[in-house]
Amino acid sequence: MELNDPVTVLSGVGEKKSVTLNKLGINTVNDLLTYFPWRYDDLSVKDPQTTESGQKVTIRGVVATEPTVNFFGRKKSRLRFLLKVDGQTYPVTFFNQPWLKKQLELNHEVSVYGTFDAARQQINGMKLIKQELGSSFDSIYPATKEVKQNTIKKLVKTAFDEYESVIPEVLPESLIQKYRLESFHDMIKNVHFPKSPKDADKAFRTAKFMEFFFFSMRIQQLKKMHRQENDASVVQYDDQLLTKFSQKLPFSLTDSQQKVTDEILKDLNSPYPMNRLLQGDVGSGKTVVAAISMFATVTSGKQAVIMAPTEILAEQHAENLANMFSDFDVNIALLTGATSAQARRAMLPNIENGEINIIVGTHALFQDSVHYHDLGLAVIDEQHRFGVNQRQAMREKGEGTNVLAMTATPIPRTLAITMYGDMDVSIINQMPNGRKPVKTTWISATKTKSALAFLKKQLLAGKQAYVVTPLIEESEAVDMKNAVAIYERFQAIFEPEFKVGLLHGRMTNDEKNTAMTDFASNKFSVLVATTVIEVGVDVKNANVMLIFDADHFGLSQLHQLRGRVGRSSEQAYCVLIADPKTENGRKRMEIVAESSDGFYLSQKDLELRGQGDITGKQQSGVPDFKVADPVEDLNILNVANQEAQRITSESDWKRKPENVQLAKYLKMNQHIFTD
Ligand SMILES: Nc1ncnc2c1ncn2[C@@H]1O[C@H](COP(=O)(O)OP(=O)(O)OP(=O)(O)O)[C@@H](O)[C@H]1O
Repeated sequence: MELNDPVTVLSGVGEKKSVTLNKLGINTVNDLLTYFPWRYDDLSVKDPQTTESGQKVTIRGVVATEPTVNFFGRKKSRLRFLLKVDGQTYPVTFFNQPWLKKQLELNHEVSVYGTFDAARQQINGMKLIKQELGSSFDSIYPATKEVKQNTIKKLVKTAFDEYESVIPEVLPESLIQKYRLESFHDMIKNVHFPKSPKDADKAFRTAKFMEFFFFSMRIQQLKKMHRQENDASVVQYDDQLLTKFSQKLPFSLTDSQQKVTDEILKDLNSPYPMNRLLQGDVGSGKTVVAAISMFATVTSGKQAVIMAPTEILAEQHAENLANMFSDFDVNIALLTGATSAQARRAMLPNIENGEINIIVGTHALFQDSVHYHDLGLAVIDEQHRFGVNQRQAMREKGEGTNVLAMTATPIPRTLAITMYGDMDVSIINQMPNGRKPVKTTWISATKTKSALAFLKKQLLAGKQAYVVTPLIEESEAVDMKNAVAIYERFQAIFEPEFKVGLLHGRMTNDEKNTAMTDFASNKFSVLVATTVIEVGVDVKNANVMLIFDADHFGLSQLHQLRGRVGRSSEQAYCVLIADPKTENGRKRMEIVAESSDGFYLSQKDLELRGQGDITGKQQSGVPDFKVADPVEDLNILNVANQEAQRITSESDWKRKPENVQLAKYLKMNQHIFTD
């Protein structure tokens, strides 16, 4: 019996249920035990007289009248009765839980959990608690349609009861003492079954420490591993060919581009494998730096790959690179999930025998069946979309492969040090000459007409425009409808004078590609799209970006979207259409309208992203943690990081008795760092 037993060992978890649990990231008993509640309902009994209005409380009393149920509308109902507490009666209402009537008996005691309305002296019931609970907190977990709250609750309890005795002490005793942390066992117990909010808080402090600490340990281990390797795939590039390539570019590099290129070339030529992060704001010209690095690799007889987060981006890279290398002897292949079996079969041997020099693709690049001849360089575009482990997987495809990770989402320095602590960092801090910042305005939906008039003026001047609609619903079908509705509206307004195209996630790859290339070659003037265009798309003639429901996007994401225009010396415009309902939402719109500084925006994005603001979080460039928050809990992060550095600085740390369990646990849980 071990914590990494699969969840299927628990009674009640069959194949089917395990699949739904896997989707929540729960594969093992350990995953389940570290699946944390996101809030607690206080079920300890309170006196209504001392309860503040609107507070959620448990009130205990006697059922004083026979409960009645009224049905109204479709499937809606209202159940009512009077609850007598210390001689006073309070009306109780439960909506849409008619079955509770059977559980209520006249003159019997019950506890009602709900919101207390002090003005009306009544209770809006949420839960009925029949047994005497005393002081207790009910853990509420993130649940889905497939895995219900009660299922998770029950499974956590079963897992804890059965595995309680084998929960090891994972943290070294010295750390537990120094930071007054709880044992792993107590942390798990108090997080799931706290006796008081204080207990839960304390447990969460330990949980956060552990989460950051494990992450930092992993980073430090990787860093150490890389440093120990001096068997890099040394790229002895051909200087003359490189100069020739640079001369053929339609522009000269900015000083900043030149500087990072030099840093990269130096790394490529050294006996230590490169492990470098290239940061640069949208449109700062990272792609060309990657191209030069890949070309350098090819001139030394080795191969280079570039991995993009989406197929459409991979295709665009393939096309761009093919153009750039058209005068040189370079074979490029595109390998994504959409590559046909036949094309794959034809391509794989040529990748293996080195016939193909540059392979552009998605995750498909590091599948088991793909063997490289001599992989000198792996470029990972939009690094924040990939996890630490994917970076590692790509590296392991070759021997001593050099890794260049690129990101347009700058993260604040304090965070970067920890998050990308295993990498060297190069920054492009200069835009190509003659670029003007995109003029951004924020308007209410009621002013859409004036935005359309402005758009028309630009179209008349021969320009092109993007129109973006967000993913408002979870379901792609609904989002597509949203985009299609706007597409039809724009067709009605602008066609036949200006043609309108459509691009959304539900289209086949070929359709997406055609839409993109047609737009790039100016076959139509307006492209209505969902966020598939978010990263990397490069059409210089497009100078207007119109974003509907802009408040549904995170700041960094809006900045990325806006970065699709203003990619030449022409003035570009971004119009945000939004009517945010919160102060925070309004502030975000103002900030994007005012600033075009990616670093500033990513800092603000982290500060302002609200609970449940998933888009903001995904875009912020910071890996997802389960309980810890790299911004709010930055102090814990720093301490955990220092400790991880200290521990791993000793070469035999794994053999020290106090670290044995830690090393074992880290090995067992490597998977949690893949996102
Ligand atoms: N030094 C330069 N002078 C002029 N134009 C340049 C320069 N470098 C790059 N460009 C052009 O600027 C545009 C943006 O460059 P690129 O696509 O490399 O940016 P990026 O940093 O990868 O942006 P993103 O993060 O949006 O993908 C491209 O059209 C590219 O050809």
